[in-house]
Amino acid sequence: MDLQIKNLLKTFDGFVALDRINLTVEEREFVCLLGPSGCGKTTLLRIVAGLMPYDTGELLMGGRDLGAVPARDRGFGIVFQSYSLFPNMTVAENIGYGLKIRKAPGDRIAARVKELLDLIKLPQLADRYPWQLSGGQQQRVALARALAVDPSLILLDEPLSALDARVRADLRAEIRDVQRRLGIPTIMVTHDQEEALTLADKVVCMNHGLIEQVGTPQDLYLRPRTRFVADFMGSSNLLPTGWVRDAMPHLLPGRPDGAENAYEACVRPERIAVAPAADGEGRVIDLTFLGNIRRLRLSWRGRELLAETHQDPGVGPGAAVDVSVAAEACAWVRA
Ligand SMILES: Nc1ncnc2c1ncn2[C@@H]1O[C@H](COP(=O)(O)OP(=O)(O)OP(=O)(O)O)[C@@H](O)[C@H]1O
Repeated sequence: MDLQIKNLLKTFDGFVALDRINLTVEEREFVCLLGPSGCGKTTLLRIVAGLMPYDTGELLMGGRDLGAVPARDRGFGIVFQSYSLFPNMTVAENIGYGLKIRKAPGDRIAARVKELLDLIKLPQLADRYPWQLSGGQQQRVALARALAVDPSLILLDEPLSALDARVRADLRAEIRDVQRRLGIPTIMVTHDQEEALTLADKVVCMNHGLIEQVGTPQDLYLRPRTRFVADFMGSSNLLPTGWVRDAMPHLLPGRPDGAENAYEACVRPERIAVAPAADGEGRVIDLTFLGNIRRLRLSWRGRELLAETHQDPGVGPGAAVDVSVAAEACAWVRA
C-alpha cells in the first residue's frame, strides 16, 4: 500500500510548521525526510503516525483516509530516537508486547519473537532487560518490536542519532537490509545527509516547512535544484553567473534563463581537477588529509575553490596548478 500526503498544512499559533506538503511514499519505498533542525520533519512524521493533529489536507493509506483513524488503529510501526523500550520487560516481552495486547495466542507470540530476534541478529538476548543492552542493541529491539505486528508502514524518528559512528553505520546497513527484505514502506527522519544518501530510495529535502526537492539520492547530490539543497547535500562550490561567464564560460550552456542573480553554478569538489603545472594559474592555499580523500583549497581566477581527490595531488601549499572542470560536472541551482 502507498501513503499519500496531500496539501498538508500544520500551524502552531499561526506559525506555519508544514506549508501544504504533498508527498507519496510508494509501496516498498524507503523515504528519508532530511533537513536542518526546525524544518518540520518530526512534525510531519508525528502527523503521519497519528500522534499530532493537522489543520487541513489529507492523509491516505492505500486510498483510505487516515484522518479519523487513531494512532493505535493505524497499524504503523514506530521507532523513536530515544530508546523507548519498556524497562520492566525483557527483550522478548518488549518485542511480543504488541501481539499480546492484540490477544494473540502465547505460542504464536513466542514463534514471532524468535523469528524477529533472528532477524535483528540477537537470538541470545531474549531474557535480558533493556538496561543490560547497549544502545545499538536497544534500538534493534525497538525495531523488532515495531515489526512484530506486521506494520503497513514503518516510521523512524532519528533512530540512530544517539549511537556512536561505528554502531550507527552497522545498524544503518541492517535497517536497510531488513526493510528491503520485508518490503514495508518506511519513512525515516534524519538531519544527516550521509544517512539519507545511503538509506533512501527517495530523499525529501525540507526547509522551513516546505519541500525544497524530492528525488533519488543521485538526483539530490548530482542535480540539486536550489542552493539550499546543494549546500545541505555535501560540500560544493557555488559560483555566481558573472564569474562563470569570465572564468568558466563552457559551463554556461546548461544555465536556465533568468536574471543574473537567479542561478548559480554548483560544482562538487571532486569534480574539480587539479594538476601540478609550473605556469598554472591556480595556487594551492592549503591541503587537508582526510584519510580516503585529500581536500584542497585553491585560489583561481579571483575565487577560492574547494577540490577533493582520492589520489595524492603531488602538490603542497603555495604550489602552482592547472584547474579544470568538465561542462557536465556543473548543476545550475536557484540562488
Ligand atoms: N508543540 C509545538 N508547539 C509550537 N511549535 C512547535 C511545536 N512542535 C514543533 N514546533 C515548531 O515547529 C517547527 C518544526 O518542528 P519539528 O520538530 O518538526 O522540526 P524538525 O525538523 O524535526 O527539527 P529537529 O531536527 O530539531 O527535530 C519548529 O520551528 C518548532 O519550533
